[in-house]
Amino acid sequence: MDTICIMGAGSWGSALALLLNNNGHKVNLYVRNESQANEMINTNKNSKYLGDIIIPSEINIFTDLDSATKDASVIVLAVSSQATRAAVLSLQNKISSNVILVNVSKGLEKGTNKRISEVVGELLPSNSFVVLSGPSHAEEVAVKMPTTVVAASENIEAAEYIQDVFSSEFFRVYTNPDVIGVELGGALKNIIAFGSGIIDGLGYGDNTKAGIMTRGLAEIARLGVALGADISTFAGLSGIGDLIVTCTSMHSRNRRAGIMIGQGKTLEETLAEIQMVVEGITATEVAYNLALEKNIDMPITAEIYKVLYEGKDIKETIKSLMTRTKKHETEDLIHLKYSEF
Ligand SMILES: NC(=O)C1=CN([C@@H]2O[C@H](COP(=O)(O)OP(=O)(O)OC[C@H]3O[C@@H](n4cnc5c(N)ncnc54)[C@H](O)[C@@H]3O)[C@@H](O)[C@H]2O)C=CC1
Ligand SMILES: O=C(CO)COP(=O)(O)O
Repeated sequence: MDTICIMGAGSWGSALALLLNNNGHKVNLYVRNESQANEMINTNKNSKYLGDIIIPSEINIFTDLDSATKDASVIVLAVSSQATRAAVLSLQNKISSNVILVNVSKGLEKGTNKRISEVVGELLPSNSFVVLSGPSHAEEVAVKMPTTVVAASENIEAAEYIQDVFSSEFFRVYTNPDVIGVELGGALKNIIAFGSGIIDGLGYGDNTKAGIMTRGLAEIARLGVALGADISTFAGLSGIGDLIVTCTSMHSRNRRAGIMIGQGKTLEETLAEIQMVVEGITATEVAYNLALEKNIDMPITAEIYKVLYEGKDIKETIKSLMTRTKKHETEDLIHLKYSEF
């Protein structure tokens, strides 16, 4: 039995607290918001994020980080990607170098264009880092629906340790050494899920959806390989797996945000309605910049960027994508195989 601290009691942090408690670990859930912590202690619910699901009393709720991290061998970073730097900074000089840090957010840092492993490595370079990612909506994990994910680390022993800690009969964890690929699959699929929602909001059909998912994966892989990922990772759980679930599920905040934009709502109205993190909005900006820097063609991301940040009309973006220069379908793959990436 391990003592595990989870930083962040949103949907995902809370669902993972249930999973890890069910696996027999001592779980310390660090909740930043006092009134949310009080609700969890007094009613055994986290209603904003997990509705009526019961949070067992064995899960320790803390608003004090010292108490939450005391004796923890694993710290799970379950805040949004933009909040991760601050969360990791608050751990500096507090934890030993033996503590394994597990990031479960799926995004890229705005401003620096960094992956979360880069942010964490900069601030806590002596701690082992594992990213846990894959098709895993909190709402389904919280009610024990069979779910498969991947734990990636440069330190394979740390990845296997985390595989043991999280695995259960309803949560199957694979390992993978490709941190870059797993992180980018999780972050970039949010852009395509947002686009897939736009397509639904506009009233287009299943053909259109399959098209954006397939060509979306092609551009995710293109940027991923240029940034050092192994292309085969994108055929796995953190690539196509998570792309499928977020592009098709009504649990997905990214897809739901896209639907609202497709139906004509403004970004402000959309975010006010969702009230939870929509990582794809920031990921679009970061990926757009990375693609420009690496000279990688990401047409879907570029069109979503124009909708979000330059006010381009959505219908015009579909037309732009459909009337691009004609291509050979596997041109990208040939390029990836024989290029100098
Ligand atoms: N909800 C889901 O089904 C899944 C979410 N994720 C990823 O996990 C990350 C978090 O997502 P959610 O839990 O859904 O977001 P959320 O919006 O439900 O909750 C994030 C929580 O983090 C808290 N927070 C922010 N900064 C903090 C800090 N410094 N210390 C402690 N708490 C802090 C916020 O108050 C909020 O309660 C995102 O990157 C998301 O993409 C990954 C897999 C599944
Ligand atoms: O990554 C997720 C499920 O695997 C959650 O996606 P959303 O952030 O779009 O809800």
